[in-house]
Amino acid sequence: MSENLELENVSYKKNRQEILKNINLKIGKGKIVALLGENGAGKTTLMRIISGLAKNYHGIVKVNGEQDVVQRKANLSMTDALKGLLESYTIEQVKNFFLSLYSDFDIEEFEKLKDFMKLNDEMKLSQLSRGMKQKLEIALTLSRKTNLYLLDEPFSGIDVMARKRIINSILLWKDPDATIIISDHFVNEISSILDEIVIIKDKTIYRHLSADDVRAEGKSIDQYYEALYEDGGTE
Ligand SMILES: Nc1ncnc2c1ncn2[C@@H]1O[C@H](COP(=O)(O)OP(=O)(O)OP(=O)(O)O)[C@@H](O)[C@H]1O
Repeated sequence: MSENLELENVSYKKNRQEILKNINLKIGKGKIVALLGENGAGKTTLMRIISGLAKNYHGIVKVNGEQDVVQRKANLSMTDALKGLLESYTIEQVKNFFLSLYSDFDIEEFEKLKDFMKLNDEMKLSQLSRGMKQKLEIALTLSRKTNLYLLDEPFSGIDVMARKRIINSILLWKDPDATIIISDHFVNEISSILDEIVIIKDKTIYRHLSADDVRAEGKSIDQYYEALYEDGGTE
C-alpha cells in the first residue's frame, strides 16, 4: 500500500537561490506530523511543492501514490483556502464556492466546524479578524474528505483558549487514515497530538522521528527541539 506522502530527492531553487535540497520523506497513513524549523527554513515552500503550487522543483512528489499535479491536488487539502477570494464574499458564498469546486467537500462537517469556530454564514471576509480568518481556513480545509491535510501555521493568530480547543478536537474530526502535517512555531501546544516530527534545517530534512521515541527519552517534544539548537545546531 502506498504512503500518503512520498518525496524523493526533491530540490527547489527560487531566483537561482537554493531553498531546499535532497528532501527525502515518507509519511504513512493516519499520522499527525509537526513540520518544524526556523523562520525561512522552507516549511511553507515544502508544503507549496507538495500541493503543486510551487513548480519547477526537481525530484519526485507523490500524494497517495499519485505524482500528477491534478491528482495530487484532488488528494490533499491545504490552509490557503481564502487566497484570491473577494473580501466582499460572505462565509455562505465561500461555502458555496467550495461546494462547487470540490466534490469531496462535506457540507455537514463544515456546518459543525463553523459553529465550533463561532462563525456564521452572514459574516463577510472583510469583517473577519486574522484569527477568525484562520478559523475559517481550518474549517474549510478540514471539511474536505481527503488523504492529506497541510496546515501551514494554522493557529498563529488564534487566541490561546480557542487554539487549545481546536488542537484537542483535531483527533475527533480526523479520518483514521488521513495524514495531517502541521507547521507551527509553538511545538508544545500541538505536542500531545503528534505521531511524528520532521525538522528542516540547512535546506533539508535534518530529523524525522517518532514522537513516542522522544517521549521515551523522557523529554517533551519542545525540550528535544530546543536542545537541537542549544547543541550548536544554529550554524
Ligand atoms: N517569493 C519568494 N522569492 C524568493 N525567495 C523566497 C520567496 N518565498 C520564500 N523565499 C525564500 O525561501 C526560503 C524559505 O521560505 P519559507 O517561507 O518556505 O520558510 P518557512 O520555514 O515557512 O518560514 P516561516 O517560519 O518564517 O514561515 C527563505 O529563505 C525565503 O527567503
